[in-house]
Amino acid sequence: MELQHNQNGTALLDVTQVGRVFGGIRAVSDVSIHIDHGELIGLIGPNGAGKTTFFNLLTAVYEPSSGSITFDGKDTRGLKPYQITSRGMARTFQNIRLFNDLSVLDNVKIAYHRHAKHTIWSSFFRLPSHFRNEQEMTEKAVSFLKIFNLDHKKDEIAKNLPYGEQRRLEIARALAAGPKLLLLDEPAAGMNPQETQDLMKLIYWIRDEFKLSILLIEHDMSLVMGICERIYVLDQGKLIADGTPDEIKKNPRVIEAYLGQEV
Ligand SMILES: Nc1ncnc2c1ncn2[C@@H]1O[C@H](COP(=O)(O)OP(=O)(O)OP(=O)(O)O)[C@@H](O)[C@H]1O
Repeated sequence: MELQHNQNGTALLDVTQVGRVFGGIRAVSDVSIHIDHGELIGLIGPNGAGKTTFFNLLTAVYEPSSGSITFDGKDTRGLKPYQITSRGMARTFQNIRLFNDLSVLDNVKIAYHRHAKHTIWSSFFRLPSHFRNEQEMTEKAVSFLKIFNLDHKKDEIAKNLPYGEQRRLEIARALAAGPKLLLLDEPAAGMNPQETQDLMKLIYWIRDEFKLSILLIEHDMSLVMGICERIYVLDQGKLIADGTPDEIKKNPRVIEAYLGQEV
């Protein structure tokens, strides 16, 4: 696919020499990456390499100890996680985070809420505009659920879904927030090979259909190598390589970092 650049030709996400220290541990050290509009990028690395910490820096769960993060042309320093989401960055988590006791439908509607036009007054007095928007919101949420083949489960309680479906619901919810950049933290974790294959096709399709950029942390190399256009590799908090899947597979530093594991 042809990559789109934003108006001033800069990347959608520009991370410059970002670092994060916890006590004496440099979880992330001097990492610079960029993601253009429409790119599907992988972030890999052995356990403890700093991948999730990096996601937490991007989404303002943690403040960087050093460096800067520019998203959609603006510095993100000082923003809260919900402000990052409303600027167009949504994520999923390594350990699934759903509203467990809410229905599948409500889990998606919560994310979609920021697009809702109704005011607190129209909701309180149940004015016709409230119902129109509520109805629209439900229809939109169901359309997201359809993409993930979960619409027939819309009234089930989220925690009762099988694991693979909970993962898909989490992605549906992130997508419903209308992101420009979707961050997926190990989306295939705990899935069987068939589910992983299906997820792979789905992620690819989502990127094209919604014209998003996607950054994906994943240990399943067949998935990463199969769908990502470029891959960044972290090891002990440092960026040790970046390139196409073919370049990464052959990179001696990557092979060394994964010593004993198949890249
Ligand atoms: N809140 C924290 N306080 C202290 N140390 C932390 C914190 N978060 C992460 N770390 C440390 O930072 C390093 C990187 O951890 P991180 O979870 O980012 O790695 P990861 O690449 O996501 O690993 P995995 O693939 O196992 O999920 C680890 O040494 C971890 O113990």
